[in-house]
Amino acid sequence: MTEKLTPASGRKPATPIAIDGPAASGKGTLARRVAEHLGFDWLDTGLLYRAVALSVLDRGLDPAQAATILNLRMLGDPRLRGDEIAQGASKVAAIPAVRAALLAYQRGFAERPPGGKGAVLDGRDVGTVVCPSAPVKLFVTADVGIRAQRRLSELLSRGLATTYAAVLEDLQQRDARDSQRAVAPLRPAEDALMLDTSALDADQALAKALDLIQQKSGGSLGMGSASA
Ligand SMILES: Nc1ncnc2c1ncn2[C@@H]1O[C@H](COP(=O)(O)OP(=O)(O)O)[C@@H](O)[C@H]1O
Ligand SMILES: Nc1ccn([C@@H]2O[C@H](COP(=O)(O)OP(=O)(O)O)[C@@H](O)[C@H]2O)c(=O)n1
Repeated sequence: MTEKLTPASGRKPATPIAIDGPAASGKGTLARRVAEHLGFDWLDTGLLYRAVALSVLDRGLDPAQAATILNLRMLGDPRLRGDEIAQGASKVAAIPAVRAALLAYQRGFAERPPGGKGAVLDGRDVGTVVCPSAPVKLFVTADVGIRAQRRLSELLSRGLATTYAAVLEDLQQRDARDSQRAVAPLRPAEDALMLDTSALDADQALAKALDLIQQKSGGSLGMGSASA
């Protein structure tokens, strides 16, 4: 795999890979699995905004200050997963100073991933703002009812009490806020490839994504089959 990822003379490897999409579309699962498949590092950029929201709630910090002094150890906190923090994340994410404070870390990860091979980042503005020159960009979508059902199952399995109606409302409110904000709104980059996962399970979504990545990267990633 390492040799296959080495760029041919003068040619850069097709990394970072940018994966964006609305809430609970499956982009995180896909990004994690694509990264595993390629031996790349994965960054869930949404967790950064969730961690800022948690700092604001926990410590009463100003959102921009919370983003500036964000401790990456917070990213493993299970409290980041709930609906309340998701709503808070969407609110702090509309503040330009918060986005500006988180940008350098995301770009640094994309350009110099810890494992040194490549990076997959997922979020809302990876293809448009964080890594606008990423050679491969995917925009993952799914029907909102299907997204709500998937997120409900996830939250219940994590032991978080919620209902289908509450989850659906959270997704709809965040999608609207994220799409309408002035800075780095949720939208596909012009050169993004669309991937609707409504009728695909996670394995099928991975296979389709690897296909698209392979086509877009012109084979420079030298990938094996999705089941590898
Ligand atoms: N293609 C899929 N089919 C069914 N469930 C999926 C699929 N992709 C993701 N999931 C599940 O849906 C939930 C939301 O997926 P996630 O990857 O967290 O979405 P996002 O990162 O877009 O918020 C998770 O529980 C995940 O396991
Ligand atoms: N690159 C990103 C990632 C997340 N976000 C914000 O952070 C919130 C939480 O993102 P997330 O990716 O963890 O949310 P889910 O899609 O997992 O539900 C989103 O609703 C956005 O408002 C953003 O603005 N830009």
